[in-house]
Amino acid sequence: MIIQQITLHHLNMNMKTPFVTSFGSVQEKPFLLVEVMDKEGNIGWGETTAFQAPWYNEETFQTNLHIIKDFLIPLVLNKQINHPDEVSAIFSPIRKNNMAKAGIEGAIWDLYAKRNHLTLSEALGGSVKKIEVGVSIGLQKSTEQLLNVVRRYIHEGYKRIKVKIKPGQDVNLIAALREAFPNIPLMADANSAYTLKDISLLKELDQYNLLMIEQPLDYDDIVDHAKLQNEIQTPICLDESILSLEDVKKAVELGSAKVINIKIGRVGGLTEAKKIHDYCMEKNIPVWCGGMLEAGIGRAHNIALTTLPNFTLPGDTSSSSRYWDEDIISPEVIAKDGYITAPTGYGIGYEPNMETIKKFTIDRWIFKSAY
Ligand SMILES: O=C(O)CCC(=O)c1ccccc1C(=O)O
Ligand SMILES: [Mg+2]
Repeated sequence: MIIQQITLHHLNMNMKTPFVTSFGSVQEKPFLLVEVMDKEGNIGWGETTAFQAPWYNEETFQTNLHIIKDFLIPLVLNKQINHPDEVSAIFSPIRKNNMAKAGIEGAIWDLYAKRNHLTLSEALGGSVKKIEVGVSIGLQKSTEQLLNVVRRYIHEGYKRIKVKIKPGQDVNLIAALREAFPNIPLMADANSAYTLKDISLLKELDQYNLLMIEQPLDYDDIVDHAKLQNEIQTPICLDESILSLEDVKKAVELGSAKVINIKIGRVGGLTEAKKIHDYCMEKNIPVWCGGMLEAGIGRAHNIALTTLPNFTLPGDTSSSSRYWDEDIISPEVIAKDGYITAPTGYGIGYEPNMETIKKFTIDRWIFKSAY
């Protein structure tokens, strides 16, 4: 395929309620939709996942825009690409900026699947028809409110509850949750809020039978996580620290984690995500698909990835309606009794809703091949 035109849509969407973590709060989500078109007029869609501010990692909406416009688009426009796996090699002269890369690469995967009359799931080698999903719950104003929110999501059937923790809102929260819900699949995400000095506090969590604790220590650390994993029973899951298959290999070798959270944006795209999946499967390390408060296009990519066989733990991808009054795809993503049925249409399998996209669009840039 030859990519003839790329359109970047800058959208800004307001979340129903702010999502609060140990690093900050997200209420407005700016992001780019990447629309790639081949010479025959087929179209593929991708979505970038960086936030307004570099809290989660170093990327932001603006760096995504800059890197995509000034470096990545010139590398793919009018290039012959036979398979989306080639894109990461084409992008290799550009260091990191994984979320920018994943935005374009995802659109090329969707285009490739559509051209070949495959679902994105099939193009990736997935076969699961119904994926199990959980929900990620931000920090709340009070423990009582947290219990109410958790109760609601359990009632909706979500298969796993993840709650955010930070110093001062950790053991007390988990103890209250366990008391109220002794048997639910429960986990905690610290988003790097602790250090090895907190070992005794983190050990206290062992008594609550958590599925795992996600990214307790520094966002770029794997060494201290290995030390911590030696001291605690609760399995450690790495999120922020994993940017590539190489990172996973090192973390596994060191014993830094027993579970890996795969986020397509954080690892630079679906090709790298699949490589990590395959390696973990070989090593008997379960993986799950992490969320970045995505709108519909990003959700669709997450769903397709999750149909691979080693996604044995429920991920973060919940119903569109959890975050958005109106999503940008038709139909919206719906989790029913904790399952999302993978769509059967070609590519991402959901139709971008151009009217809704227009409504949330702030700016738009079109790049055309000169040939
Ligand atoms: O529902 C989702 O999309 C997952 C939300 C989530 O946990 C999260 C949201 C924003 C930034 C980081 C994280 C995380 O997984 O660490
Ligand atoms: Mg996380």
